[in-house]
Amino acid sequence: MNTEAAPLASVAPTAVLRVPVHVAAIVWGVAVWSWRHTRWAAGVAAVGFLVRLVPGGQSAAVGILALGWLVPGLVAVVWARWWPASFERVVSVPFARFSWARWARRRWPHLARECGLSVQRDGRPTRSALVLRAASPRTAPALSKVWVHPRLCSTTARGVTLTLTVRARTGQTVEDLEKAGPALAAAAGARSFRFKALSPSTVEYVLVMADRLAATRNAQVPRDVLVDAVPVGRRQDGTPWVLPLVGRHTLAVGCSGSGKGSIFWGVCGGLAPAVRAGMVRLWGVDLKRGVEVGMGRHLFAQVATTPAQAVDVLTALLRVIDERGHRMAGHARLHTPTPSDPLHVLAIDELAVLTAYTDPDTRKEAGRLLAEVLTQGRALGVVVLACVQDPRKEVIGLRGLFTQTIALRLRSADETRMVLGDGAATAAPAHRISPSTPGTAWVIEEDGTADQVRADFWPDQLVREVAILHPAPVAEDPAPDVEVSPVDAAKSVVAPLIDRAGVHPASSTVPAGSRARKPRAPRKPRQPRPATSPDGSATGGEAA
Ligand SMILES: Nc1ncnc2c1ncn2[C@@H]1O[C@H](COP(=O)(O)OP(=O)(O)OP(=O)(O)O)[C@@H](O)[C@H]1O
Repeated sequence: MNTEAAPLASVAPTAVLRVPVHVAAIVWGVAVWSWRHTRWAAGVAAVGFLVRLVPGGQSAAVGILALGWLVPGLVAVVWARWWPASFERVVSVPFARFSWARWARRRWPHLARECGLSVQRDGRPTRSALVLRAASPRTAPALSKVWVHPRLCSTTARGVTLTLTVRARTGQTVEDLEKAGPALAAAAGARSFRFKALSPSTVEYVLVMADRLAATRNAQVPRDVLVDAVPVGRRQDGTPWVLPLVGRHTLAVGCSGSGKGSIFWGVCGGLAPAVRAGMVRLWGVDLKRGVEVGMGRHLFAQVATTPAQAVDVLTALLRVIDERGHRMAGHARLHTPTPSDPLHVLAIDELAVLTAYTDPDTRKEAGRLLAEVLTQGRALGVVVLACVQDPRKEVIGLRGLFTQTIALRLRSADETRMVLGDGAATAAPAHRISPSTPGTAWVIEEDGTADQVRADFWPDQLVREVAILHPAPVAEDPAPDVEVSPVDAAKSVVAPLIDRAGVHPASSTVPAGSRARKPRAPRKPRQPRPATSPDGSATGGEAA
């Protein structure tokens, strides 16, 4: 008795319990699978039943039922439960794509009618109806009505999107088709949609059928030297979201906690290899006491943490613009960044402190300088990234001077209109972004389509690591004396990172923040060397 009890006792009770739980889950999963594929299951059962009626067909019927019903169900349930990612990639998403496209093709007349895209017109009269009408116009039955729909030219399912290309019916405009977008997306059960006019009569509805932005994704340490554009996250169809920088001024607007930090570090961190290579020079204006920029201080050539220092930074940038303007006049119309002549990127966190909440003199001066940088810097290789919470005109009077805008979570449809323009509240509803998905934003593409994106998250540790790995080189043309924020606290945290990465600032480029060197101590006069006697004992110098 005891010999049998020993092995049982050594098995953990939870492991014993888990087996029936798994069996129950598989049985339940097969039942649900059969319910979802009723037609398939009923068809296999019917075939099995017919084969069973044939003399001697009993074992064949069991085989049909097992192979056609239970085995596919079991495989699907076990695969989906234990290897969900590969099941989604290989089975569920391709199958879903096929069914989305088939659904749209089959249901188009019904969809178009219910979404207000179709009209009812008199049908073409038959010959008998014409004869009856001619004989007695009063008693002849009314002409039958027919529905006229816009034409569904093609349906394409790719990734998690279903694209419907639609041609307007006679009498319909692109605007009429655009209005039906939200109803169409709702009918398809889409998470969101994009609308694109291909011509005055043909449009594309891109229905995003699954949410690829729900999960948080951490940013990676950037490796490539990128200057023109940096990847900052992903789009709703799962493709990378790449933010163009050269020749653009970017405004990121979102209420508190909407994830502006991810945009800020997405740009500054993404440019880090280019900073180290000298192709980009970062200027930081952090008017929230330097808390944000302090994390990655080494990346920045210069940092301002008060409005007065910000004015100095803007003045220095205007000097760069003046000097470049003179140099480029008659030679080039767009600046090309090089290590000796880098792209200057001014990153401002909480622009409102500078433009609305500081003393009137500084505000006026800062507004004037910033307006000059925004209007003249673009082509001369000086671009601005500004983050702000409040998009009202009295806070950012210079809104119109930014060439691209990112709308993170906003507080109202009015704010969405202020940031993205009229009509954006429907196509790009930034005020409906959930507070549980910080970093999510709406952007308007160059072709006018609205797209939802989510920035990758930059944990503090990653920001520090990237700043240490890619410090800004010491500038040969020192910027004006702007007081730098303290970096000692950050240094103590990042010291282990330097060792781990095997990159020490002293061995490569020196971080801008550690430029101030201690004055050297004066040399002491050399003492005469004591003479040494052949037996090794010191003697007086004179004796030698
Ligand atoms: N891309 C992201 N993915 C997931 N979580 C994020 C992302 N970005 C930010 N968060 C989370 O949201 C919180 C707020 O983010 P963040 O500080 O960037 O907001 P903010 O817009 O700068 O707010 P404030 O203006 O008040 O400083 C962060 O602490 C972080 O936990």
